[in-house]
Amino acid sequence: MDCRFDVRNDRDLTMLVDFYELTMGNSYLEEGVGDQIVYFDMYFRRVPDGGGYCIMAGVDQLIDYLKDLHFTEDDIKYLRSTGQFSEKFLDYLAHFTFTCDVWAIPEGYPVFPNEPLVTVRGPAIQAQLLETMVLVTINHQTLIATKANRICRVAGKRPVMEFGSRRAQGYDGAIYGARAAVIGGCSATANTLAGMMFDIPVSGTMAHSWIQLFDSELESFRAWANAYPDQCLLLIDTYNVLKSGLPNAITVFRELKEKGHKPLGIRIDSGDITYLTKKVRKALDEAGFPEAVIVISNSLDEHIIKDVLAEGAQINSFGVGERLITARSEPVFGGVYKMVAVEKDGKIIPRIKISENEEKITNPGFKKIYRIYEKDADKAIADLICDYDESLDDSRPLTIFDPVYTWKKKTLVNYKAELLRKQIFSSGKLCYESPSVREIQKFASQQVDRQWAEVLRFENPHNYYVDLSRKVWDKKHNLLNNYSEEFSGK
Ligand SMILES: Nc1ncnc2c1ncn2[C@@H]1O[C@H](COP(=O)(O)OP(=O)(O)OP(=O)(O)O)[C@@H](O)[C@H]1O
Ligand SMILES: O=P(O)(O)OC[C@H]1O[C@H](OP(=O)(O)OP(=O)(O)O)[C@H](O)[C@@H]1O
Ligand SMILES: O=C(O)c1cccnc1
Repeated sequence: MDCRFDVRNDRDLTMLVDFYELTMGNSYLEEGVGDQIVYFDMYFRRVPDGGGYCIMAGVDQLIDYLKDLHFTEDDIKYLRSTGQFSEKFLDYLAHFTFTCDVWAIPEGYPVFPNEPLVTVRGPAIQAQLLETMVLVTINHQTLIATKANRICRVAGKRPVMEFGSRRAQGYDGAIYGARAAVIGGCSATANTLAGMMFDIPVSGTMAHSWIQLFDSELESFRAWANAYPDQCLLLIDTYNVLKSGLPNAITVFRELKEKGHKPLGIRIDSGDITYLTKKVRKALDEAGFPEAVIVISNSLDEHIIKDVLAEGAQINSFGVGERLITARSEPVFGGVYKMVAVEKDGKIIPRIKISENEEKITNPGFKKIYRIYEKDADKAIADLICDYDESLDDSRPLTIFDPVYTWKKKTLVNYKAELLRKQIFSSGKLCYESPSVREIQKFASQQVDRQWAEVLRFENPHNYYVDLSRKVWDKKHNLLNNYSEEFSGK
């Protein structure tokens, strides 16, 4: 049953564009090139936190935006008031119909630098107009899904709850961050609106204020046990974990047990995690509550979780907030949106952006991506960016090479190749059905399992190969050589 509630299309984000996308649109129209078909690629250059891969997220919100692109009378009135646009352009916007083709890597896939996560093909005015929304949507959710995946990976089988809304960067940071966190592997979110919007599990414990409201901690625990006898999880660090919270929790757990209920456990939100959880585990076990869980929270991230688990901390699950929802260790996901081709007389002409900085040179042309797996192990070896009209025959040997250090090569024999991207819009019409967030989470976990351990490593992961087919490489170098010759005499 799809129980997603449609509370997301209640605002119009059409105007969430950088102003230059409109001024360029105005000028494209004036120059008579507004309808020229162009191609843009969205890609990123570096995995945050020195990681080996990112988790693709945000496609469903991009779809929501693209489905409903239209300019209202107020939008037109406002744009007219800036004095920057011709009436012809304003009229174009007033009658705007989205007609682009869009391809994207489905949410949940591990993705790597320099491969086009999204490609837009369409009239120059339209394709240009999408730059900001493609970037803000995919950059944000991919960043948070990636961070969540790091955190969940160190937590292993222990569930991680997303607790970050209060410290997120604004409402959307909280809502879509919660969605991305679940895609990355969080078991639940404390964000109730996100739960309602995306049909993702919501959960929570209690705040210190619950305990403070009562005259004694014991009284507050009893009241909670009364309200939630079968889900009684008590926060035990308001006054003193070992001398007050823990003994009071055990008293209340015994009372619950006598009444035939099974207490859930405790949460600790301060103090030395390793020391306290060992003591608490021992006391709960000795009191006859070996199944009572220990939940830990308080400025956690993958590094702290890894350290305390290595020290033998006794933890069943984690609540992780600020460092996850803000991707605090590296809060910028540097995805970019670059023009890669134009169409003239039905032919696709590659375009390139050149830079002294090699990593800033774009990969020209309209392309497709194959993910290549070692057949027996079912593990990914490389992504191969091919020209749109190439197809890989994975029954034949394939030599792939590093696009910069071209002498580094590999000849693959026992491999299989899968196309990575799906078309999500065809001539402006939606042609893709997004999976549910729960399905995406499961898919992400399966796809991460198809990566070699070297790529998953936290420190110095293996640099996953994102190579260019010979045809794409030749196209790129022909363009580079042409420009180099053009500039050599200057
Ligand atoms: N991008 C690539 N595509 C195909 N084969 C590659 C690529 N990079 C390296 N190789 C080949 O993989 C093998 C391992 O290469 P190498 O030992 O240089 O490590 P590496 O993968 O380049 O990474 P690093 O140098 O960071 O350890 C070599 O046979 C090399 O030629
Ligand atoms: O630390 P985070 O990873 O963001 O996890 C969420 C935090 O939010 C709550 O704290 P609260 O807002 O009550 O403030 P506190 O720091 O005083 O506990 C909760 O008790 C956690 O400590
Ligand atoms: O449910 C909780 O325990 C919770 C939720 C958000 C932030 N801190 C704690």
